[in-house]
Amino acid sequence: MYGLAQIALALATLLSTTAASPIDSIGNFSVVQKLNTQFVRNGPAAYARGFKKYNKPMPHDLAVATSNDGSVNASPEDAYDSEYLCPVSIDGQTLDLDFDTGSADLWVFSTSLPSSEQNGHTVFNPSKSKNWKALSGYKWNITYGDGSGASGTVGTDVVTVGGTSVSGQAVEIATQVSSSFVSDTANNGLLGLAFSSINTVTPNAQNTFFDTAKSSLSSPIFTADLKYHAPGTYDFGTIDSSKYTGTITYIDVDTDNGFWEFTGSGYAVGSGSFISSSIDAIADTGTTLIYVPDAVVTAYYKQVSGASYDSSQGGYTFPCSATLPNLILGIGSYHAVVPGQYINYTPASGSKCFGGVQSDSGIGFSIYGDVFLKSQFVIFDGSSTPRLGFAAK
Ligand SMILES: Cc1noc(C)c1CN(C)Cc1cc2n(n1)CCN(c1cc(N)ncn1)C2
Repeated sequence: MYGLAQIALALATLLSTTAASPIDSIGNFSVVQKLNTQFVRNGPAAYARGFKKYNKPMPHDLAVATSNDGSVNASPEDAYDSEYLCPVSIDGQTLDLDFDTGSADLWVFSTSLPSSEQNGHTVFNPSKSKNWKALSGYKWNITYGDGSGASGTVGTDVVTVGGTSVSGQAVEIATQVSSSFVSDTANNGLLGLAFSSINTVTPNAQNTFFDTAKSSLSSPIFTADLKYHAPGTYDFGTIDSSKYTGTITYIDVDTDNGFWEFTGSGYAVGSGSFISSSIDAIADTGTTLIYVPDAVVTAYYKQVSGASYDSSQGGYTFPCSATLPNLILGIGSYHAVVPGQYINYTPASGSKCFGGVQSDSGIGFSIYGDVFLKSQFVIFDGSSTPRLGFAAK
C-alpha cells in the first residue's frame, strides 16, 4: 500500500518528466481548445437551443426554420374560392392538392388513370419515384358528400408540404375518378386532414400526412388561414401569432365520426340578437359553403330582400345587388363574424346570386366550410385531447 508521500512523489516525477506538461508542480493545469472543424455552424439551431434549454416557446419563424414545422400556400382554385389548392411534393413530383379536414385520404391523379382522364392534370408517376414502395393488395375507395369520388391502389413515399417532410407516407394512386374531378383540372387530388380512423384504405387503414408528421412537429397542431379571394396558408407545428388578432377560443372536438366535430353555441344575423342554440358542426376545409340548420338559414335570408329558395338552383338565391348581412356563429362565448360579402358565393342565373349559407337538411350535422373558415384563423389541435381554436384576423 503506498503512502500519500509516495503517491505525491510519483505524481511529481511523472509530471516533471512530461515535456512541456500543462500541469504545474502543484497540479494546476490548462487545456488547449481545439476547434471542432467538423461542426457545421448553424445560427438558427444555436438560437433555438437557447429557447429549448429553458423550455420557452420560440418565435414562429425560428421554429419553422429549425424543425420539421412547415407552411404552405393555399390558393383559391377559381374566382369564387370553390376550393383551395396547395403544392405537395411526392419524391420530387409536385402536385396541387385540395387540403381537406373533412376526409382522411391522401390521393393523387396518376399515370394509372385512363389517359383521357389525365388530360389537363398534373399526374404522379410512381415508376419515376426512387422511394416509392407499392403496398401489394391494398385498395382505397372514397365517396364525398356531393357524390363525387375516386378509387385505386396504394403505396408509400416521401411527402413534403412546405417545410414539413415525412417518409413512409401512404399515397393513394387513383385508377378511377368521378367526372367532376376529371373536369376540375386544377385539382390533382386531395390531402386528407380529418382523423385517420376514417381513412378508406383496405385491408389496413393508413395515417394522414398530419398523423405521420405529428411527432416531428414542434407542437401536434396545424392551422388554417384561408382568405377571401386571395391565397392563404396552412401551417404545421406552430401557431403564427402574426396571423390573428385578439385571443384564441378553444372548443373540444368529438372524434367519434372521424371529423373535427364540435358543438356551436348559436347564431345571430347582422345586428340582430344572438340566438343560443346547440349546433353539431364540423370544420371542413374540403366543403366550399356553410351548411346550417333551417332555423339559421331562414333567419338569415329573411334579412335579404328578394332572397328565396330556388329549387332549380338547389338552394337560396338573392339579387346579386343585395347588401348581405354578416352571419355570426357562436363558438362558446366567442362570436365568429362571417362578413356578408363572403356569403355572396357566385352568380346563379340572370341577376340572381347563389348564397354561401345553405341548409344542412339531410346531412346529419352542420358543415362550417370555407365560407366560414376563411373569416377565421383556425387551429386544428391534434394533441391527446383534440380541440379546435378560433380567432379573428
Ligand atoms: C370545381 C370545383 N370547385 O370546387 C369544388 C369542390 C369543385 C368540385 N370539384 C369538381 C371536384 C371535387 C369534389 C369534391 N372535391 N372536389 C373536394 C372533396 N369533396 C368534398 C370534400 C368534403 N370534405 N366534403 C364534401 N366534398 C368533393
